[in-house]
Amino acid sequence: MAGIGALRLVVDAKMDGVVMRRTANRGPHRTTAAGVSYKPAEDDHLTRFSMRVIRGSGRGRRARVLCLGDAESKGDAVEDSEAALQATIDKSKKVLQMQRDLLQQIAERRKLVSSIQNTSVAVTNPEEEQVSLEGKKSDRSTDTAGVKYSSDDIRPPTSYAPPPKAETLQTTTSATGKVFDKPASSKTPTSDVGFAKQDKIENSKHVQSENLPTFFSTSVGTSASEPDSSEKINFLNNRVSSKDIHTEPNLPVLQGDDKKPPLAGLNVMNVILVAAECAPWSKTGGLGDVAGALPKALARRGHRVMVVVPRYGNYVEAQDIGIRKRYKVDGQDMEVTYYHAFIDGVDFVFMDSPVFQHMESNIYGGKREDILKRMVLFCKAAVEVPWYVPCGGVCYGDGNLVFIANDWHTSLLPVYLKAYYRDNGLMTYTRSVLVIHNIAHQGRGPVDDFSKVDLPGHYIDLFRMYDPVGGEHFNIFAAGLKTADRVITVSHGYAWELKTSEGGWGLHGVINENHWKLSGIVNGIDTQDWHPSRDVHLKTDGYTNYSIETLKIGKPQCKAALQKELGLPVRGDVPLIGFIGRLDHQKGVDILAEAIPWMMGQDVQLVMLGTGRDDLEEMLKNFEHHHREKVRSWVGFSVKVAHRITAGADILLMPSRFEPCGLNQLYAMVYGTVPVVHAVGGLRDTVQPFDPYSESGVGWTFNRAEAGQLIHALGNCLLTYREYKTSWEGIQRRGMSQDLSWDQAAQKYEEILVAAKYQW
Ligand SMILES: Nc1ncnc2c1ncn2[C@@H]1O[C@H](COP(=O)(O)OP(=O)(O)O[C@H]2O[C@H](CO)[C@@H](O)[C@H](O)[C@H]2O)[C@@H](O)[C@H]1O
Repeated sequence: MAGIGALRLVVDAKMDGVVMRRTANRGPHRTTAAGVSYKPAEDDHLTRFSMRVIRGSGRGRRARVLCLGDAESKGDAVEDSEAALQATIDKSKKVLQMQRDLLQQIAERRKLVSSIQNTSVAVTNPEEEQVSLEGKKSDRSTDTAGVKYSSDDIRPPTSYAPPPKAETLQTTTSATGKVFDKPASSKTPTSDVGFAKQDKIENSKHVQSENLPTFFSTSVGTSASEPDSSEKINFLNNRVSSKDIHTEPNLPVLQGDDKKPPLAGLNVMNVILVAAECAPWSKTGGLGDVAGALPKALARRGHRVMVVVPRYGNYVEAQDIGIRKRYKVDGQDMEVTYYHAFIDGVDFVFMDSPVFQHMESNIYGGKREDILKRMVLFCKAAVEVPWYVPCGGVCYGDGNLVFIANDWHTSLLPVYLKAYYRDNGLMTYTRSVLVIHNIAHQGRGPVDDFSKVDLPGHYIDLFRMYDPVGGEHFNIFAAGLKTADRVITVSHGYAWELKTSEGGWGLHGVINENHWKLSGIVNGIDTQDWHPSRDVHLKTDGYTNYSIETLKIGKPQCKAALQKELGLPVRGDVPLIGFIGRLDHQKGVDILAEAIPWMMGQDVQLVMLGTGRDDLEEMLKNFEHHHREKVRSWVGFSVKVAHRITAGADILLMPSRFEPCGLNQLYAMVYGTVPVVHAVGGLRDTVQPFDPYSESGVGWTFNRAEAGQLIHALGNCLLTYREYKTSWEGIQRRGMSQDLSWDQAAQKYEEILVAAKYQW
């Protein structure tokens, strides 16, 4: 009986730890390349397997296929059948053991839940709550895992934490003034969230115990260095124990008085920020700055925070942690390894692969297909980092976990999280937040590109877009925006602009459909790197550190050092104007170019730093060539020169056509450098125009991205510089006194992360 109906396959496959058994018409399932089963659109009886993912050691591949009913091999078959039967029995025993372990785990979690419920009664006592929320000393506090700790030994929790009771949630909300920003369309009333979610946690664990710890199955291979699956199972069980929470050596560093509870209070979470670049290791622009600084601010609030970024070069701080994984990308087997560094309370995880190496100066370069491959690999691997990459000995796991993806490059992460995990009842409580830094870049391509991202067929609808410019196309950003639980953009102004046809760049429809999950949070700045009093680039070559107290001495010294370094006449009285930015359409360097003839008629000096479009680089060089006594053009990417211009210039020009947030104007203000900006996006949000009547404001703005408007604003600025010294100094001092650090912004991020956590 070799017919299909009689065919029984026993596949003992140690392929990615997947055991496949054919079962009679139990419903079609297929596997994604990541090894997770899903239901194909069409029934294919030849490949109709129910796939049960047992474990993920996957060190080798061996498959024996026994076709019962094949007369010629009957004798062998019987032998093989016995062996297979024995193997099956052995495996079943292991499975049973694992199920027992999981049931034990569920029992422990139930205990935790009841302890939380007891604790929440205590927390809702208004007096006690007040004390704890204000960070004042209380005898005992409770972390989100419901673990009691004394005020002498307060550390943020690092692992699974069931949500508090609904009453606790509400109390916390009102006491902190935070709003759990629930969408109007949300089906679960806020007051039910805690309980509803708790039930689902329990249910989900039962589901997992039936399906077994399938999260190990998704990679296509592992290295010899990887612990075997049984170790991993134990490891996972351990990760929920309160013992680990307290012995974990790699907790976020609480700054200042470390006896205070985490600022995040009960909202402490595990946060994994995933970005294509991260300063200081890799940076092409503002995304790198944000990825380097926001996580540290979240860690200061008590969250356990990881950054995952490609390893483009050899970074001295990062150590190889011996984890190797293999992933299929467009049919190609690719290996990644991981490097780790723990800095300022943050786990930086660098993903190494030949496709990333030596790309630091060309991160988004190469053919479209190659960029796509890099991002597919990066996102596929990044979503599994919480399972495979131990930081300080302990993986993050999925408890209280939220991913923060950034721009189109990592927009596949929310999609993979959904397709490979959440659709399969896994990582059910893990959330993803997508941050829009710049919607002008979307990861567009022909619809055929869908075949390269390795997703179930019906996912194509998330990617397929049409607009008059691109026609029908494949759009990665669109899929990320639709799939992420929350979307953040980097200013309020830009959040508004994204909804317009001019500002949405073809995605305004998607943004409007998902408007309930969009929030604007203005970026902060890393005041360790960017502050005139500690800037490392001001310590040599005649520059000096300065502060608001020493502004009048320090800034002129930096100006003189800059003039000297650039070979410009060293003059204190001439206004020195700076421009720093990518040379492209967005930054409006061509608008600045139109204003050059007028500017050259003024007694000014101009220094421009930028790299980008060849024609614009050429234009900059020409300006210097034609106005050597007044203009310097630095074509290239130099962090040191950027810092020195920010300190030495009097005025910073930003004629950007659009600017989601803009960091340079923030840096400028902290350095007492006065911004003149097009009032758009984040520039409008952050540069309050100078009002001579009330002596308020921190710079000048103009309303249309036109040379005439720029000239008008710059003219007023120059007049004030020359004629109204006291007003000028007031503008500088107001700019310098603002708190532009990440701390406030991080608190707002936290609110969104928590809202995502309780969103169903
Ligand atoms: N030639 C050069 N040499 C050295 N340094 C250079 C440089 N050119 C630019 N830089 C630096 O790169 C950063 C650029 O910051 P922007 O805010 O202008 O970001 P960008 O437009 O890249 O990113 C997007 O993301 C950020 C972050 O969210 C948003 O602020 C922004 O509006 C959005 O367009 C600054 O740190 C700047 O000093």
